Amino acid sequence: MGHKIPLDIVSGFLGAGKTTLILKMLKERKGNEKIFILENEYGKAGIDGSLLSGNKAEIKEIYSGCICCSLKGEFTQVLKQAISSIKPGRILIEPTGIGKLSEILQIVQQPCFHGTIVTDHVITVVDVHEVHNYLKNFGEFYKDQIYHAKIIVLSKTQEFPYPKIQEIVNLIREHNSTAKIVTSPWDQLDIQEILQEDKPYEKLSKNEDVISPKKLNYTRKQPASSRTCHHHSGADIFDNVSWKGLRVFSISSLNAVLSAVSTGQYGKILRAKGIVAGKKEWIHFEYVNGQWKCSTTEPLKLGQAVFIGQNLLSEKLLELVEGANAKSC
Ligand SMILES: Nc1nc2c(ncn2[C@@H]2O[C@H](COP(=O)(O)OP(=O)(O)OP(=O)(O)O)[C@@H](O)[C@H]2O)c(=O)[nH]1
Repeated sequence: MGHKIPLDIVSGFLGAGKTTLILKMLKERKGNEKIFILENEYGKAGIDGSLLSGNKAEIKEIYSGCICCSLKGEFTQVLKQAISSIKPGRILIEPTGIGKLSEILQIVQQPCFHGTIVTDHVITVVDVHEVHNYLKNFGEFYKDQIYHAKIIVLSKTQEFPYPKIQEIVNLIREHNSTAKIVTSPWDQLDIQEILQEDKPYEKLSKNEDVISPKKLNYTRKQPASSRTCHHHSGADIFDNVSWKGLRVFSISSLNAVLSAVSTGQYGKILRAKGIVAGKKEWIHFEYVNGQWKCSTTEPLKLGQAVFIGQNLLSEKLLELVEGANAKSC
C-alpha cells in the first residue's frame, strides 16, 4: 500500500449495526495507528459521534441528508483537511443509512485522492430481520449498498434460524455474487475474521456461511440507479426530526414515548436514537422498526434525539418528546 492511507467504509441501512461494528473494529484492532472517523449523520443529533468518542479516534461529523452531489464538496474538503492536519494511519467512513455506497466510493476514488488514499475494506452491514422489507421498499439505496460491498456482514443473526439465514444469503447473492458474506453472530467472531478478504469463497470455520457464487447461476447486473447520480438522495424520500432539550426522563416515560412512536401516529418511524437525561443516569436509546432498547451512558450537556422515517408529523413528535411540562431548548 506504500504510503497511502487505507480507508474503510462501513455502510448499511438505518439501524443495521454500523456503529456497533465500528466500535468492535476500534476495540479489537491491533496496532496503534491513529484513526480518523468520518460520520455522516442524517438529522442534527450527533449520537454516533458521542458513542464512538473515547476510543482513541478523531471523529468528525457531517450532518446532512446524505453524501450526495451537494455534499461532495464538503466531504472532499473534510477528508483533505483530515489527511493534512491529523495525518491518520487509517480512515473510517460511516455513511448515513440512507446514502448510496456507490456515491461514497466515487468521492474517495476521485483523482485528487489517488496519491493519498487507498480503499481497503468496503463493508455493508445487513440486518437479517429487514432484508425483505428494505429490498421491497427502499431498493434503490439498499441494492446499491449490497451491490458495491466487498464484505457483507449480517447483523442480529443470534436468534435467527439457520435455514432463514441461508435464504437471506441467497437473496443477497442475487445482488452481489462475489462479496464475502459473514453470518456468524458478531460476539462469536474476531474482527479479523470479519475483515479477512483473502479467501472470499472459502467456508468460514465456524459456520457454513459463505456460498460459492459458482453454485448459483446469477448474472451480476449493475442496478440502473448506480450508474449515474440522478441527484436523487435519501433526503428526498425520508424525513428526520431532531430534538435537543433538557427533559429528564424516567425509563417509563421514555418507554411511553417510544411506544407511542411505534404506533405509527407520528408517521412511519423507521429509526430513532438518542441520549437523554435520566433521573439518576443518562439514558441511551436505540429504536429500529418498532423495537427498542435503553442503556445508561455518559452525560451530555443537552439531551438529544433524532427520528427518521417517512411522513413524519414533526410538531406533534416534538411535543411528544418534550412532554407537557418539560423545558427544552
Ligand atoms: N442483537 C443484536 N443487536 C444488534 C446487532 N448489531 C446492532 N445491534 C443493535 O441494533 C441497534 C442499531 O445499531 P447501530 O450500530 O446503532 O446501527 P447503525 O447502522 O449505526 O444505525 P444508524 O445510526 O441508523 O446508521 C442497536 O441497538 C444495536 O445494539 C447484532 O448483531 N445483534
